[in-house]
Amino acid sequence: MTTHASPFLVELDHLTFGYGERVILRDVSFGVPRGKVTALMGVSGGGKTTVLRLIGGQIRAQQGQVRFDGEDVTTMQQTALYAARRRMGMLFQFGALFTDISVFDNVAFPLREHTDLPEDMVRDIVLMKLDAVGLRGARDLKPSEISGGMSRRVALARAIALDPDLIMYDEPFAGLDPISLGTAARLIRRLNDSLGITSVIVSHDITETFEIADHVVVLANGAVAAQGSPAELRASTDPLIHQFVHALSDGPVPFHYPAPTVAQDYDRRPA
Ligand SMILES: Nc1ncnc2c1ncn2[C@@H]1O[C@H](COP(=O)(O)OP(=O)(O)OP(=O)(O)O)[C@@H](O)[C@H]1O
Repeated sequence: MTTHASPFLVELDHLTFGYGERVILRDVSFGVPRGKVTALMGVSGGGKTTVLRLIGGQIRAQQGQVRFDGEDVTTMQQTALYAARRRMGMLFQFGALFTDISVFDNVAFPLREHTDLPEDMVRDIVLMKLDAVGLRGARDLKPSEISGGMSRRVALARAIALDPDLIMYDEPFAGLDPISLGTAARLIRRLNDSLGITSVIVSHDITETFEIADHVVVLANGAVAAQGSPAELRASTDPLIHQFVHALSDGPVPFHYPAPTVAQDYDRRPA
């Protein structure tokens, strides 16, 4: 692995991206510190998932750079991009498992697909990864025989099968009950630290996310509205950040879609 002086594993550098004419991110710059958990937050449609797809090289920025371990993903050729992607684990909200094969075979899948490791070594790795998510004992079950929270953990074991340097989670807590949610959050933190990886989480769940994140980046209106530790953001006096962190329904981001005043709408009787 190349070593770079940068303390950031991922760096967005003056990045501008739009879907067609519609600009989603405008001149955005921030770094994802190595070995830490970084949360990407902000209002719906703010471009968080888009950032993950730019880091993974699924889409390319019109301007600026996205550097992964010092290399610009934006200009990578196919081979380099695939090599970079193998160092990234991605876990999407409903990280679908293959339903007709066992939990074990689901986790073994990337190892069999991308390496030439002998089967006994595949077995050791799969059991180790399943153990890390607490599901070694569930290896012979089919996805239909386990709960939604457990499926999420199997998908996580699969995402770490190839020992990535970076793992990206898109809405890892969506649809989980409070207990599973707490378990998932602590698991993300524990895996980050025990495997020495770097994690990026896209989440709307402020309480759980602030509990496990080292660094938070808030995106709004196509730009970085604020970034810092959870404590720094909680103490922010910026009205938008205050509204966001304290989950207030009204503030700079209005609850109401622009409309005439109520008086104007209801009091239109002729005098
Ligand atoms: N493939 C696409 N083509 C065109 N527009 C898209 C595409 N994907 C996303 N968008 C638009 O880009 C904007 C940003 O989307 P993105 O999914 O990155 O937001 P987000 O912050 O992750 O939102 P959420 O929190 O609701 O998941 C949205 O307005 C969305 O409608």
